[in-house]
Amino acid sequence: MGGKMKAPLAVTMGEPAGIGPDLILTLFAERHRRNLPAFIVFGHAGFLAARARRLGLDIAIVECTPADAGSLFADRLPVFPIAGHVVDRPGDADAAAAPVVIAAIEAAVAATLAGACRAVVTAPINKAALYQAGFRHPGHTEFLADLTAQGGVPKLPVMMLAHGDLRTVPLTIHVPIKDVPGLVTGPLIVETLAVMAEDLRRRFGIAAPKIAVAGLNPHAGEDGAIGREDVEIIAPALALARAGGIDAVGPLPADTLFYPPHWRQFDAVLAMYHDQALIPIKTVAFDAGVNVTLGLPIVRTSPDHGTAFGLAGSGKASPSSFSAAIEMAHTMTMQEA
Ligand SMILES: NC(=O)C1=CN([C@@H]2O[C@H](COP(=O)(O)OP(=O)(O)OC[C@H]3O[C@@H](n4cnc5c(N)ncnc54)[C@H](O)[C@@H]3O)[C@@H](O)[C@H]2O)C=CC1
Ligand SMILES: NCC(=O)COP(=O)(O)O
Repeated sequence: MGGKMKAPLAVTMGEPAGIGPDLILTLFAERHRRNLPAFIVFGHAGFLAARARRLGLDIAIVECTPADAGSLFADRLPVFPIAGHVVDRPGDADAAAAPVVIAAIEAAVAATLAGACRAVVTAPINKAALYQAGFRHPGHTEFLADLTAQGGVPKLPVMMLAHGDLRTVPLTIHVPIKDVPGLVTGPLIVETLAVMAEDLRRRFGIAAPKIAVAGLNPHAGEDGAIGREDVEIIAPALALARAGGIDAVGPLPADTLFYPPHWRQFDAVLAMYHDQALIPIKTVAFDAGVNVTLGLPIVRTSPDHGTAFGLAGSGKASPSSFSAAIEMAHTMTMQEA
């Protein structure tokens, strides 16, 4: 393994009132059985120790830098300490912890950009609590694009949900459904397809990615009879993308696209809005789906679920999706090495 491949993965603590910390601690406890690569948690060490005690997990925590994490990981949970006010109150979000949650993401990204860590794996955040602390991004996806902007200009961040060969991308992400038709534009479709094609090649080892594009309206607009966007915006954008060498097919009716014999013909699906892309993955693989951000200079993955306040501190949350996110970050960095 080269120098960078020996670096640990950077795992962010996420919302302290949610299940993210529980799953990080559980996965550390199960790291040998699951054969997980070394990781370092960016977060509040005292809080993580308190949550481990609550869960009945006997975990020794060591504060350290990424450089020492790899050798310590065999015996202790490496934590890059982020100072601040964080209390162990499962299910009860406290806006006072938001600066620590945000600083943990910033520090993990900085360490990864500097090559001290290999990739970032984020635990879920509670966006409402962060907004009270001045966070101005819809989610990690857009925040990470800003943090990694080179020359001050962020690239287009693209959210992808993945499970096995099923990969779906929402063209529009966290926006009200009433705004979606106005945001479905030719330039956004062409740029999103370009980011998808490049990352599928570079980070997933798919030499010639074939991408299905869903229509916006029922039956992809039925030749314009049920909405004009499919014929007037999506179809011309796909023609442009194909002229640029991208193998994009569509617009295809979204309701039948996720019938397995259909989606299996493609390496990924570009959907027009959040639920069109996320429902298929969460329906077939809620327990194992992974959220990946494409278009960044670094690899970032996360579990496909949220903070699940009702399960925090109970030990009942499934660590499978978080484990899959760690494994996928590892595989993606090996792929591009
Ligand atoms: N990457 C991120 O930071 C994400 C953050 N969120 C945030 O999470 C919060 C809650 O969102 P919801 O829509 O309620 O989704 P959720 O994923 O937190 O919960 C949905 C349902 O799934 C269950 N669930 C979730 N994870 C589970 C696990 N690991 N094991 C067993 N059951 C599990 C929950 O108990 C609940 O019944 C919101 O504030 C949202 O913004 C949501 C998705 C991703
Ligand atoms: N619904 C997916 C989600 O909320 C994840 O968003 P992000 O924090 O990864 O941008």
